Amino acid sequence: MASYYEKTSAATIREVVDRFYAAVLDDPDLKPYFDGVDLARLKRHMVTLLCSVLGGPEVYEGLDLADAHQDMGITGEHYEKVGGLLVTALREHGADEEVVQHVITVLGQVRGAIVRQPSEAAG
Ligand code: HEM
Repeated sequence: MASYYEKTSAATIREVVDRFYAAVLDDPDLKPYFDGVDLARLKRHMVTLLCSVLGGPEVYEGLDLADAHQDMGITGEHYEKVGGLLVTALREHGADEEVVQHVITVLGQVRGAIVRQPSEAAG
């Protein structure tokens, strides 16, 4: 059976990630989070993360997701927005629906590492 990765291809994933961050930066609520961020590095890490999530050989070498997002105070609402933009970018690039569903599952799994409500920040 073809892996999710084989159904998608690394080239498509790079395009998806480009489109995804363009959409994120186009959103006035989300843009401020990315002020001063090295976008080339961010995109590179997102591409390798997505490739490995889909079963590709790429090794994710970025920070642990909880560490990468720990002081940002990301709300659930902003998380849903970013997740939605990623799913939209995948669909726009013709990703197989099975691939999209797998990404949605993983987004549910990593949510707890990324969302930090103000009330949780103290602990
Ligand atoms: C939806 C799931 C998300 C995934 C899978 C994800 C993934 C990543 C990855 C792989 C990095 C790079 C870490 C590194 O370079 O070591 C990163 C960094 C970052 N993420 Fe996320 N992220 C998600 C959601 C969000 C949300 C909701 C926000 C803000 C609204 C956000 C804001 C950022 C910012 C600002 C950085 C750059 C940190 C820096 O380089 O200083 N992320 N994310």
